[in-house]
Amino acid sequence: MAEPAVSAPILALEHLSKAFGALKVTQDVSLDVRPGEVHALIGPNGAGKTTLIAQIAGATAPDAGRIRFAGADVTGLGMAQRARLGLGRVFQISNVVGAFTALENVALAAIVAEGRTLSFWRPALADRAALEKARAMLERVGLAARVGEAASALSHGERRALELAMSLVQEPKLLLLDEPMAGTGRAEGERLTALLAGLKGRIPILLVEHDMATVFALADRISVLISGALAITGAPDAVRRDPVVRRAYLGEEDAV
Ligand SMILES: Nc1ncnc2c1ncn2[C@@H]1O[C@H](COP(=O)(O)OP(=O)(O)OP(=O)(O)O)[C@@H](O)[C@H]1O
Repeated sequence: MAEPAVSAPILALEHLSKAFGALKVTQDVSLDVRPGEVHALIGPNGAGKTTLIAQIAGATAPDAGRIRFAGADVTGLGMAQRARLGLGRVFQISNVVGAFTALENVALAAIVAEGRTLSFWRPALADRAALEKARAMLERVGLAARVGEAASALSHGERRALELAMSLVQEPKLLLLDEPMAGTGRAEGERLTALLAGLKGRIPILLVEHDMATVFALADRISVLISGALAITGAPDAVRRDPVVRRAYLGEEDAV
């Protein structure tokens, strides 16, 4: 198979469709995520964002269409296989072990990413290379002072940063961020937004988020789903001005 061109999208959805009975929740959706971009997926409640993300992650099979990731057709692959190819999903699937320290959690994520099995966890916690890698990653997400803290003792925002570190240490080719701001307070949310802004350009991100301030602060492009269909993909300004989008958010215009 030929190597994909450098500028090829890291993720491409091609004519994806999915129905639950008579309800068409994904209607012929085609979009892509380019290397280095933050691509936000927004839409009113019930628009089908969660179902679309589930299809990308491999948790739900589409009825029709294809999903290409990092040059490969992954439509028929399961979640674990997609994760191994470098699809990193954060925030709705949490693997944090509360009793382990932040450092141990990230070290374990690094070890698992190397394909070692769970039965090696204990001895692996003495794995200096993994611990060093984990420490560096925790510093990068602003948790340097909390490395020895049990994960269960971290604040909600710190835990989000920990989950991000656990995903990043696996060196994914794409991050799927599923409502990172959900449940965070204002100060925590601002810290998390700054943290994500720091990743911009280094790793492509597909961001599903209700908080429009975050979306407009981070996104290079925005795709808007309405009733399962893609209304528009474009630069934030074009999306903000789009009359169809404004109508869909009627009553919430100030938010867009
Ligand atoms: N397993 C299922 N069986 C039947 N209907 C479903 C199922 N999952 C989701 N739906 C329906 O599909 C539609 C889209 O739901 P989905 O959760 O994908 O939307 P969403 O854009 O993520 O919404 P929200 O912003 O509220 O999280 C909704 O009408 C929902 O009720």
